[in-house]
Amino acid sequence: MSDELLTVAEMARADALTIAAGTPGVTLMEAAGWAVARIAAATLPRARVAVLCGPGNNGGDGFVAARLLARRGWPVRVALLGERDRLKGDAALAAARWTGPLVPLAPEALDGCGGVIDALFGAGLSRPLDGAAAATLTEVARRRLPVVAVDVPSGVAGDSGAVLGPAPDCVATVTFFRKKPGHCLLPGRIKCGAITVAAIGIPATVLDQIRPLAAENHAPALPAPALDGHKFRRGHLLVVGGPMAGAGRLAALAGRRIGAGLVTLAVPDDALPALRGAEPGTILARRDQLAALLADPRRNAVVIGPGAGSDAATRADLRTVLAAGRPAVLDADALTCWRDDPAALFAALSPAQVLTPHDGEFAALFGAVAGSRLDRARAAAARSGAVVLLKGPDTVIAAPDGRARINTDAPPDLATAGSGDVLAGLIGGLLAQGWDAFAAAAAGAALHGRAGRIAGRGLIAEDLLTAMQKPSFFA
Ligand SMILES: NC(=O)C1=CN([C@@H]2O[C@H](COP(=O)(O)OP(=O)(O)OC[C@H]3O[C@@H](n4cnc5c(N)ncnc54)[C@H](O)[C@@H]3O)[C@@H](O)[C@H]2O)[C@@H](O)CC1
Ligand SMILES: [K+]
Repeated sequence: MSDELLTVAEMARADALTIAAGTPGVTLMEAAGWAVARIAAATLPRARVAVLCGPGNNGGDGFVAARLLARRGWPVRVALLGERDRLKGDAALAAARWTGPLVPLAPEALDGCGGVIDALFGAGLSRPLDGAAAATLTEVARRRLPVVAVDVPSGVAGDSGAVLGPAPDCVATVTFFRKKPGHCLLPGRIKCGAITVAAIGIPATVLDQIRPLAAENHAPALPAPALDGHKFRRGHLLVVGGPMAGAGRLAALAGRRIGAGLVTLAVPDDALPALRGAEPGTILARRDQLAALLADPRRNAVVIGPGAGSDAATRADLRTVLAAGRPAVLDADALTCWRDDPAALFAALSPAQVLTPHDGEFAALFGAVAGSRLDRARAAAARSGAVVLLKGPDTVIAAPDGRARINTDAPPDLATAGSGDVLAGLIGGLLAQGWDAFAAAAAGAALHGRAGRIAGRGLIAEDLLTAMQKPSFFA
């Protein structure tokens, strides 16, 4: 299954296109409920299950799952928010087929139950939880009952991952056809537990009409170097570092490990002596020679910023890099040095550049941008005209044309000094090998996460470089 993410509106369109092509909505609902029942039977303890049903189609899926579980011999109680005779459409049909116990939604509905199916709200969540829904889910948490969610944990917004009330901490979530951004963005992702994507009979061809712009990020297969390869054909990355020379060193090493044929590290004159002999395979140069270094067209990609100094010199050097027309990664100081005049930076950027801010650097450049991390990264990419990689536990990579990737596999151990320098070097090394900026940024984020997984607990940035030598890194 491919990894496109559908917004709530796009998912509604996928449903509608499938129904218009002849599959009744209730058939989709039966398939959805069947998938939920299967996961619930495999996940929940063999005890009475409370199926909490809401007033829409999410509740309809719950009624189907309740019927199928009961048919398998499970004791099941349905607790409904609202009146049964006010249900409409497919949900009304599903409810009509339920002949077992039905009680009003309330905390007491959980009495005697060992597990919960949460079918209160899915894609139709329109406001924060309150009343009986909030009270019952609060009691679910107090009793520490295991929960399987239908589509999303109720209270998690499908498009943003925002949590609007006491959404349950689920052991499993069963969603349909494709994940939604809220399954990948925090804090929603944490609420979901293990996510299953059930097919339910929506054909993948509907995606040709929907053309989703967002996807979950996965590392691409890295092609093995060509047998007749030559270091001059594998790109030459120029890392523009500064007084904090260690940051530039890490970026340079990451660029080399990911396969750039050559890497030059340019630092101020007085930082050079400390670097001599440190990494003999990195070419060292004086940063005040930047224009001359860029006059060599073989230096085909640049990382600028790690340890560079947030000052006028970095601004001037960045202008030199951009004027030379090189794809570049702008990290750390190369971003913050524009905090007084971000418009001047944006005017000089193109989609061949990658900005890699963390939240603080992002705020310094773009101010307070409303919406989810996905919305914010996209807005920043559109505004700056460059690829934006907004770093965090749910890193988002966005292109100015609206394409976006959400990275879901970054161990928290990556939040450590120097880790961002390695990421910048990874992306720069891919740029040097001719990768397009959006693809390089997305691949860099995924590979950075993979290196973190391989390095394991207690990792420091240097360990990421070692992890990049393991066969599993290039798997
Ligand atoms: N044919 C389809 O469209 C399919 C839909 N499916 C299910 O349908 C769900 C979406 O169904 P709906 O669009 O009916 O939406 P929901 O079932 O998520 O919720 C909509 C209802 O909840 C109410 N509501 C929203 N937020 C509330 C709140 N905070 N407090 C109280 N009431 C609130 C709304 O007024 C509306 O009555 C999906 O999540 C999925 O589970 C699946 O059955 C697959 C097929
Ligand atoms: K739900």
